[in-house]
Amino acid sequence: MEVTRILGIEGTAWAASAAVYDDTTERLFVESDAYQPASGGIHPREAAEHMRSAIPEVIETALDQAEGPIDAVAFSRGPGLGPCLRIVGTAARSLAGTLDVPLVGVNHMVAHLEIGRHRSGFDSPICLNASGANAHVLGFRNGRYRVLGETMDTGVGNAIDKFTRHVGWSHPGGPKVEQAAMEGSYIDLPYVVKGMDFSFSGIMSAAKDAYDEGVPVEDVSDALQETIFAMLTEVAERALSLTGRNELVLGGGVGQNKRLREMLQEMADQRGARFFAPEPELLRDNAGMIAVLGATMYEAGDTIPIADSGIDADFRPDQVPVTWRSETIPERGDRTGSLEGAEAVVEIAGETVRKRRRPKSYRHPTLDERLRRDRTVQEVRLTHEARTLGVPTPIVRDVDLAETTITFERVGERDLRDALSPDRARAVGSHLAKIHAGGFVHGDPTVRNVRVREGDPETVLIDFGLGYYTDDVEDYAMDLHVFEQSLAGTADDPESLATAAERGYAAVGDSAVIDRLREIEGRGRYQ
Ligand SMILES: C[C@@H](O)[C@H](NC(=O)OP(=O)(O)OC[C@H]1O[C@@H](n2cnc3c(N)ncnc32)[C@H](O)[C@@H]1O)C(=O)O
Ligand SMILES: [Fe+2]
Repeated sequence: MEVTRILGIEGTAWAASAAVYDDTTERLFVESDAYQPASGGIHPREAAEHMRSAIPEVIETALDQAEGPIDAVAFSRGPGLGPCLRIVGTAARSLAGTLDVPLVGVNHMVAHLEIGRHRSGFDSPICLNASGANAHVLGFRNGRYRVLGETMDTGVGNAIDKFTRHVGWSHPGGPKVEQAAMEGSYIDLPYVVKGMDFSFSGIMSAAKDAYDEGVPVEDVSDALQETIFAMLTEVAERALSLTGRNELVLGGGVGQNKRLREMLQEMADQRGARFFAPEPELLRDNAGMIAVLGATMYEAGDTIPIADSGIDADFRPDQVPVTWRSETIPERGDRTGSLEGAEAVVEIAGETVRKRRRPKSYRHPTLDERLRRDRTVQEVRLTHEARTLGVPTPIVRDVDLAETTITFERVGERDLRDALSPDRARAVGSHLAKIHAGGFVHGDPTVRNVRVREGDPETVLIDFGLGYYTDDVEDYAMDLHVFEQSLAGTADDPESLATAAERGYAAVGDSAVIDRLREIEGRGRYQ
């Protein structure tokens, strides 16, 4: 049997690491040397100095362990710190030249997720990457890892590390927060999930303020974990629900946190999904994941000529053509699935519909109650307010806040998904323009969240639970974008329907929103 033995090199930020993976025996040897800043966070130039001195040594140790010749050299091309990436890139190129073997350029984020897929044997999992400089949820579709949701500001580890720098703890802060949280009790901090995306900036400044005001650091640590990890778990659950998948893997350094793994496991158990997290050595930055993915890519013929092997500090996972996976996942269309499974249970009884937000046991009970209550209140308020703005919505018959249950008038005979037409798409465009003019967004206006009925007006918007007040053009454009994405996932001629929706929008709304929509579409993740 043919043996493939790959040398992997990692050095995007703090870990100078080299590994040898033998894919016949599945033996993996990893040697790492961590950079520890003397004070503060990671200094790019200091980190690069560390790479310069440590990379040759870890490579040598790894090569000493290789039982036989190396077939290819794989290295992290990005994302990461430019000065570090350049040193590792140079080392990889010169080694490939010396050994006279091909070079494999690996995306560090894809490596963080593929190692979980490799170790679990899962076929097509959703992946939550929780690392220092990143935080996103990905799913494979049509030859790429698509970003289903991601942070709107900093990476999750960096957010936590910023807090620990503020309180004077040494880098990295994640493990210290985990330790301190064991002695703490929960306090409320801002929880920000917008659709599938999330943000950490508000929670970080609130955490620093709480500490400055004398809240014990243990309590702030506990609250940080409970809040941030609940956000990640919620988005992971939503991704499972939307794509109809039932496997989840975790990647990245923050994945070493036990509380995060516990929440994800509990969420997965409750929906009958499978969850896998690799061992800590393979979660944090390491060359093992580079070597393992490098071997897979090498076998798929995915090597790069030296001349094209430049580094890319902003290399996004969805830029990578996935050459090593051929299976086609049944097209379900993102964002067209119901959120019922993720957020609430809906029962139809005669002419009324009862929607109940059930407790999520993975969340701290105080946070869980707050979220279910706030969203119930918000849904009632925005459903009503949209109607006063002239947008058809169901009448709210009853609200039971203790049970976080809303009883609505039953509206429409069908989902828009099953009754698409340009006129109806146009009507939805104008509905969205009207609510935006009223200062809020729907938050999840998919073809499943529009009901179609006989009569005039024909289209009724439902499910405002993810809506929020905002005056940001970006948020308005995202609303329209979510609608168009859901058209793309369900219609045979999505372009003409999207054009109709935009005409409907432009007739009532602000043309700056349409301009921003074009800009959003031009950004990588949405292609
Ligand atoms: C681009 C690349 O350089 C970057 N890698 C990276 O950030 O290293 P990684 O090993 O994946 O994650 C490090 C982060 O992981 C956090 N961390 C480590 N142990 C932790 C724990 N027990 N709880 C919470 N966070 C933890 C650290 O505080 C640090 O912020 C990335 O993947 O984003
Ligand atoms: Fe990483």
